Amino acid sequence: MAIQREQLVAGVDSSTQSCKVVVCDAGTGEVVRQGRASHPDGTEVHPSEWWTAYEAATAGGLLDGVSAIAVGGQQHGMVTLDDADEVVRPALLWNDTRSAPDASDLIDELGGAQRWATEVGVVPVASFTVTKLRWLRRCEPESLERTRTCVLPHDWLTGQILKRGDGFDGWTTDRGDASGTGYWSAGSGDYLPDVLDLAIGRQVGLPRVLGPTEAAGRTGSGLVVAPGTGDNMGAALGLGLRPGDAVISLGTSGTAFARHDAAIADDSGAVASFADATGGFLPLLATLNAARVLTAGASMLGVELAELDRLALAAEPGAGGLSLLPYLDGERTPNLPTATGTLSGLTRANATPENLARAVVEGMLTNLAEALDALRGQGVRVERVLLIGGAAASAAVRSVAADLFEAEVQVPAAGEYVALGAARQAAATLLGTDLPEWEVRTDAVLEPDAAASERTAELRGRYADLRGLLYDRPGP
Ligand SMILES: Nc1ncnc2c1ncn2[C@@H]1O[C@H](COP(=O)(O)OP(=O)(O)O)[C@@H](O)[C@H]1O
Ligand SMILES: O=C(CO)[C@@H](O)[C@H](O)COP(=O)(O)O
Repeated sequence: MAIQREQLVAGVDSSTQSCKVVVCDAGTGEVVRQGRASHPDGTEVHPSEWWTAYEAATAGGLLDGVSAIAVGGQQHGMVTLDDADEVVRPALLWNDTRSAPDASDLIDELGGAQRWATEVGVVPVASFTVTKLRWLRRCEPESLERTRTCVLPHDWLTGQILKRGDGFDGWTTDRGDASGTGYWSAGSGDYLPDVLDLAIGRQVGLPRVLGPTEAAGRTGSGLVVAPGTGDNMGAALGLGLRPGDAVISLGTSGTAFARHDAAIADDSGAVASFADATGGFLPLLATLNAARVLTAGASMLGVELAELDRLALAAEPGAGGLSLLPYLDGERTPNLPTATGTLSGLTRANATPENLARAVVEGMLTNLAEALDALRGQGVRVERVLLIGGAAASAAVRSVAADLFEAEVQVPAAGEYVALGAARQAAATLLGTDLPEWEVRTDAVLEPDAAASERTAELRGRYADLRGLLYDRPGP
């Protein structure tokens, strides 16, 4: 079906800190309207807060004339539903680390990390839904008793749009988000009932996994609701990711991911074998500490983010030997859920606001440089790095990234790429076509400084030594 003039589609990014909505021309991807609203802070949130933010972000007729919508959402969150499809308890989010002991138990009970990596594609850490279900059985058995169905944040919001539009026909999800549960395998394309049985001793209702452009339903008013996906899979759609591209996303989470042509099996647990939203694969590594390390650094210095940028750029690379290991919220990769941040190498000579600002930026990005190396170590080709997420707007981040990643870094024009990817999926679902070709403009191209390789090696080595000293581990 040809795209009619100015058919409008909408994409949602219901992420950790906020809900962002874009309304786009289905043919060109031009953003004609957009809205946003904040989510409460914290590592567990009642899903009703996501609906409240969605309604605020779409207020004032934002969705008027929209023919199709899709939801990109923060991955892994455990949304538990009772017999009446009501929420049993607030959702534990991807960044909640209370299920870290449960992750360790599940690794042992299945027979070790290698079995998880090959049979499931992920090695449990606190972020994954399966560990949160085990936590529920261990800590709130009465809540688990009441749980008939478990869905993910994007599934729940998709279902609310349909329910409130008289179009709901059962819970749905997609391959991308399903692959982050720990009980659906990107390699086999199936749910793993034995893993669920291991985790909680029984089955629970799970959403139907839709194809890449298989509609979740249509509301009574005719709005087509596309399958949606996890936020990182949505970003890959929004960027039009090609083989050889890697993405570094600096939002609440820091993620490094790339399109790949096969499932991977990393028994170190660093790289998760996720599926993407097109039928392919999206190996991904995530950190708990990204944009908010900069916010914390600015707070320590008593300055705004713009001043943190200026200070960091005024310091010499290497911050005079000052290092900040950025595990401020614990850390997921490396799997150090109880870790804290560490400032190291402090001397009277380097104790300046500029060096502290620089160490905040270098420390945060060094963790992501490790992530890129871990992707490369899994055979993923990295020829170009696309830098997105809120903190990609930072001039200091841009200045440090290319040298530290040792690759060309392209910064796409400022945009909500998760929501754009969802809108692109909505367009394809509406029209029954392949994904439309939408232009992604580039804001900056940053080349690594060949003269910086020695300095980069020193910095990476310094951080590896500090991590090894504190946590007896050389890499992620
Ligand atoms: N210019 C900037 N410099 C540094 N950090 C920034 C800048 N602009 C926004 N941020 C940070 O980006 C984060 C929001 O990014 P976003 O990708 O929307 O997060 P999420 O998708 O996880 O909700 C916030 O923590 C904010 O402080
Ligand atoms: O856990 C992961 C990926 O495995 C995170 O990327 C979450 O999906 C949250 O994303 P943001 O809110 O940071 O966009």
